[in-house]
Amino acid sequence: MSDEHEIEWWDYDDAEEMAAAVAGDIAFVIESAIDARGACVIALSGGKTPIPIYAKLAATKLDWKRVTIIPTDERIVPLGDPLSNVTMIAKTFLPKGARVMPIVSDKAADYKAAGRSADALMQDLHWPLDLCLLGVGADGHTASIFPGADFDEAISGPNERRALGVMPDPMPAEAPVPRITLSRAAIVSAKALMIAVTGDAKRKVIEDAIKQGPSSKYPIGRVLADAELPVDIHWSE
Ligand SMILES: O=C1O[C@H](COP(=O)(O)O)[C@@H](O)[C@H](O)[C@H]1O
Repeated sequence: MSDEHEIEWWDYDDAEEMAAAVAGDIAFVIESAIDARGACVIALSGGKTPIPIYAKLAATKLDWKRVTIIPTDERIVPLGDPLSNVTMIAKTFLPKGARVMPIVSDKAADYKAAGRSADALMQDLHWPLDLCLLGVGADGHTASIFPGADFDEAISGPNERRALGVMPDPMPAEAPVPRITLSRAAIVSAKALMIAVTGDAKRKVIEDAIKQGPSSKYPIGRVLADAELPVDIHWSE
């Protein structure tokens, strides 16, 4: 998406207000997908920012048994580890009856094999995703698309490659481990694409990334540059 007006910013006074709005939007997508085909598949971001959103969403009355949730990306750590994105998501949505899919295989020999195994898992899902909610790091990464040896594959790999292993370089300080991420192609094919972020620093990174367009130095800029549908960016202090 080179055209800035297809990106809409939604500003809120605080994270609680943002959480209620984003949870409402996600619930609408879930209900619409269930009405249309009896099921829904969504990808939810990990990290800390979306935790209040998920609390509000889980409190919404929906036919959760028809909902499959995958993480947009995962840190390669055992299930239950404090860094595990799917563990955070599962804590909130498993009790509601949703199907929450871990994407890291404990049998994979290395991060690349873990990525291939996650990609194979993805084949069993209904595509495109009904919704992908992205987060953005202060360094401009989104999902787990980071600078490093795997960047080109994540951004420009074949459209059929939905997930892959990534070794960030440099390693992010808050979770310095190899990752699995949805590819750019899998993300931008989603029927609804949303971003939820907090703080001035991340806002500036995203604004710069949008200005830079397809040659952005930021992973989020590269993803947004390829989005075909309008993207909603939800932001609060
Ligand atoms: O490492 C990750 O970081 C981003 C941003 O996380 P936040 O804690 O700054 O909100 C997140 O979207 C991604 O899923 C996660 O693996």
